[in-house]
Amino acid sequence: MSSKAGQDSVDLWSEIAATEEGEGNREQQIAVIYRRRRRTENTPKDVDTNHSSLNNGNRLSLAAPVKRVSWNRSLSIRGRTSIAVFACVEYQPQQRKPRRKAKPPLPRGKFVQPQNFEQERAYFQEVDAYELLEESPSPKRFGTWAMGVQNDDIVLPHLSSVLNKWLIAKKLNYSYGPSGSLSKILETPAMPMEPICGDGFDASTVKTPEKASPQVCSGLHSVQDRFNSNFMNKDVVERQTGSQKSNEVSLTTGDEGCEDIDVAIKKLSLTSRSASLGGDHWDSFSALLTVCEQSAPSTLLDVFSKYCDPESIVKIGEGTYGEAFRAGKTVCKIVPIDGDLLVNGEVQKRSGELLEEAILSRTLNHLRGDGGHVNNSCTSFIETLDLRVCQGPYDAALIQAWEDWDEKHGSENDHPREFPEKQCYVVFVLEHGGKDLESFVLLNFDEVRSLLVQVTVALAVAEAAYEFEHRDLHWGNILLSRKDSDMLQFTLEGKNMFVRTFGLSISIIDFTLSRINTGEAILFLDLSSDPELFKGPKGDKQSNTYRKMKEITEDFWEGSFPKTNVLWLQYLVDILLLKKSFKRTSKDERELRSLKKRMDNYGSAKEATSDPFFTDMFVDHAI
Ligand SMILES: Nc1ncnc2c1ncn2[C@@H]1O[C@H](COP(=O)(O)OP(=O)(O)OP(=O)(O)O)[C@@H](O)[C@H]1O
Repeated sequence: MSSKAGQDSVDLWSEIAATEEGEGNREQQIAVIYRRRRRTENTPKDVDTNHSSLNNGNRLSLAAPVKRVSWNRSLSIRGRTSIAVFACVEYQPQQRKPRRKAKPPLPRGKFVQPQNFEQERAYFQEVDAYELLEESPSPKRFGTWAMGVQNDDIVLPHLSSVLNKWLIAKKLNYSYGPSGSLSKILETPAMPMEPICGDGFDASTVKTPEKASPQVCSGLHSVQDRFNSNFMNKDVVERQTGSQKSNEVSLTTGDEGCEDIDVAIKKLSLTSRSASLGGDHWDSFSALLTVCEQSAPSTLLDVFSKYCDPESIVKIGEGTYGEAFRAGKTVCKIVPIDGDLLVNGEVQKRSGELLEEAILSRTLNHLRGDGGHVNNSCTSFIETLDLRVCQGPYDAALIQAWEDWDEKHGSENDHPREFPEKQCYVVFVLEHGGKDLESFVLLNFDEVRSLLVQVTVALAVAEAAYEFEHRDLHWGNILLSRKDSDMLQFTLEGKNMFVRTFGLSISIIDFTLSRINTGEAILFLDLSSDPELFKGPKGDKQSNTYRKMKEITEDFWEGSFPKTNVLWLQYLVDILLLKKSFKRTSKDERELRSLKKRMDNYGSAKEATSDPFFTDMFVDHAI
């Protein structure tokens, strides 16, 4: 889930005092914690009041007051926008109205203790009196993004499709350098790619607006580049002349007779028809299909059958937008898209938003270094194994798995039988990352150190590769599992680092709020459109972290502010001290508090990797 501020209101000091329990016992306890998080404090009337000013009453399902309707549900949802790396591309963020007013977060379960504020206050007096540091780059200066390419003639229509932006950026940047990552992402079996500039993306090839310098890359004229170039020429000319009349594929590719490319052009040419079709759903949906390497949606059953016997499907988690199911060794997260039906009281995500999430997830896959040597690599970001667009009802096996979960845990989500026949979804096929930090039982301080070093170095690697900022790294978005290996390798700016795992392995999930610079586009969520995010309860660590991010970024969410990663690391230290129980001494606690204080001085996760707290966690080479 993208945000679970409510969890912080659970008093887990009692948990800290509790005796260590075995995993099995703990699971029982977790089952209780995860029980239906129904609102008891807000009546339907509360909900009504909270939404009365929003003029979109039809968006709220008051008929289902037991469903999750909370402050934290609005956090991650709307307004994902991307910005092409080029100053000449007119940036038109989606306008959206805040749909919610700030509400107190929900506790995780009904069996929570009242919060012990005295203990928390004492703690915060000691460690939480820090001022936010100003980030050095002036965030309001768009100039820092400029590539030096100006072309005032090009004015984008309303585009939610990052693909369009990317294609325009690509066209304008045609001779400026490597464009491997998104080209690779868009590589489909129908569009075989010639290598453009070697493997993925690393620190030396990232084209940040400030850092970029013209580099001519040999082999640039790949099939896809030619195709994109032709497509863009046509598209831009059409828009400039107002002659956007083509309902037929009329591009000349120079590869007459190449059926594959024609097929691909047909798919992508849908984007140039969007204006005449009067909406951006059409183009972003077809772009999403392209990114998912499909020409038409599949069925859910088709996708699941690829990974397991449908009878073996088990639901393992749920979020506001996603239902997560275990399918064989993978986790399939189903996210309904583009429909009019409110799902769990929320407007469904649009394909344009999913398109960007898809690109972001696939970009992070490149950190895994599978394609060969890269300067920055790690395996700590959950691997997206596949992405599929689906259409149609939930299959009986999925319904059964959903109902089993509901019976055991009490789902807060709407029953999937409510979906209409033609409902569309995106299925994220993910590596199984384990249990989230909230429910995982950490045994001792070594495991805590390992968790911290892995998260810190992973963020540092992604910062270096893509100016990545997670921006929502709460304890629900860090998954943990136990593995046999003692060491884990990271490569940061070409330097191999081996960290001690103490048998623990982490995976970072949920990139909804994340910001990334793929080299061709900057993908981010414009949180300035979501003021509710910053109105969470005072003293709540997660809410405070959003507020601190806002101060750091000055609401310029496009900008690169790696300090936000440090803020989440500090949050993580707090959570470990306050909310997690593990075997520890007072010296261990002092060390954690000192780490948090020293982090005030770090401007990025990369800087934090040099903290003395981590020194013992690095070893010279793999054993
Ligand atoms: N790769 C994974 N491995 C194991 N469990 C997972 C994985 N992905 C998701 N889950 C489980 O499913 C839950 C919901 O996933 P996630 O938080 O990504 O959903 P979401 O719908 O994107 O959340 P929201 O929309 O509320 O931000 C997670 O809390 C986790 O328990």
